Amino acid sequence: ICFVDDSGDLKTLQDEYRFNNNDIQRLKPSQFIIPGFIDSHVHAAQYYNTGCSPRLKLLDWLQAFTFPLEAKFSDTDFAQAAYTKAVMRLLRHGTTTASYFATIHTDSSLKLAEITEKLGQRAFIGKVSMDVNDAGPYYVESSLSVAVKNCERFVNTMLKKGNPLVAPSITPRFALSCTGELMKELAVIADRSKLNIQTHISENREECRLVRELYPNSQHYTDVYDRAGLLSEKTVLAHGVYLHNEEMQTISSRGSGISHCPNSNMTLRSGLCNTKRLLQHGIDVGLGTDMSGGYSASILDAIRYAVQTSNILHIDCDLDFSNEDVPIGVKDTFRMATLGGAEVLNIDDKVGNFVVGKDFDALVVDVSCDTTGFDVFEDESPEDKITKFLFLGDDRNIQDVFVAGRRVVSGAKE
Ligand SMILES: O=c1[nH]c(=O)c2nc[nH]c2[nH]1
Ligand SMILES: [Zn+2]
Repeated sequence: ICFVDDSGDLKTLQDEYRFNNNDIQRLKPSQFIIPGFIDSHVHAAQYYNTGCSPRLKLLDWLQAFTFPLEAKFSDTDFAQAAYTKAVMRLLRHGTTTASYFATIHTDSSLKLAEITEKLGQRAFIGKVSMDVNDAGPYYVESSLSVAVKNCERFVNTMLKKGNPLVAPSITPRFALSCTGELMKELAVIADRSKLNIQTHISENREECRLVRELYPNSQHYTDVYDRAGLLSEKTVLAHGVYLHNEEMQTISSRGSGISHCPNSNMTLRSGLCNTKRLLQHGIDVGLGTDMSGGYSASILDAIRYAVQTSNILHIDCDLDFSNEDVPIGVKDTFRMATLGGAEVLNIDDKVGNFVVGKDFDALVVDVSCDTTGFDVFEDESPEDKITKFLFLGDDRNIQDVFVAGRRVVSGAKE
């Protein structure tokens, strides 16, 4: 982004910033641009299962549906086809940056990186690390040392590519699928190259109970990761539904962020995350589709579910709107979907809003395109139109998608 200027005098701007007439894209009155969406927690492999709605809770769902699917990604041809569909779908929904979990397989995780590079999406790619899996012994790395070697090969290959848009993220699946030793080794790898880290935390009551049982010497779930050295300002913790105040204080003091995944939290009946409390503790909050725990690949869906989650949490409150304790609204969740996600992923110096010097990751939205699913009226303000798009719009309204100034999706008719 070279300049932001609302001057109507095109000639002066052209003289000052030296651009040609051919470079100008004029927006229609029904169009506007917004920052690209950031999905701070998404499982690329699980796209295959989106919408299957298994009606199971987290741990049973992992065992019955998710581990069997992820195991298929040992086949790189299968991975190539499935990942291509996933990345194309996310781009079509306006996700300009995604923090992906892949699977435990190094080569197919590298394929996911290649696909995001080719299709032009900004991405963090996580080869999943797991050296424990009592629920699916066919889907686990064979030992601690193999898990560490796999992670190192993945990271080294990614770093050698040196792509400014696609980076590795260290990805211990969660405390129940990694030994304490593996988590410590992974923290060292992350620290060595100052990499992002992503994992799940405190998503489901049964999971929290098992973590307490498995780590009796830790004060709480957050402490398990903290003791392993996994909490940095580049750490993304997905869910965080059942965090206690002390845990939120620790997360805040380490500068780690939470990826709020409201569709997944409801679909797997995990719980309702109180994002207001997270924000009040000074924690960065972004949004995640968490597909296929969440059934939708669209961050617009996460924007809506995040509003509704907060509404549900406030249903029983005696609401007094002079009181501070009002639910979060669509402006808050739109921020989570853009700048909040950038903060969580530690790339807010590069993307998240339109500030000179940042990369142009943006969506051109048209609220009156041919196939739109809602109506706007003449007397409605720009803010009304944006709000309607956030609540009622979909990929049909997303005309163009830009990542770092490159148009990666063009929905415009010839
Ligand atoms: O929503 C989730 N999806 C997963 O794949 C997973 N693995 C551990 N915990 C998880 N939670
Ligand atoms: Zn997840």
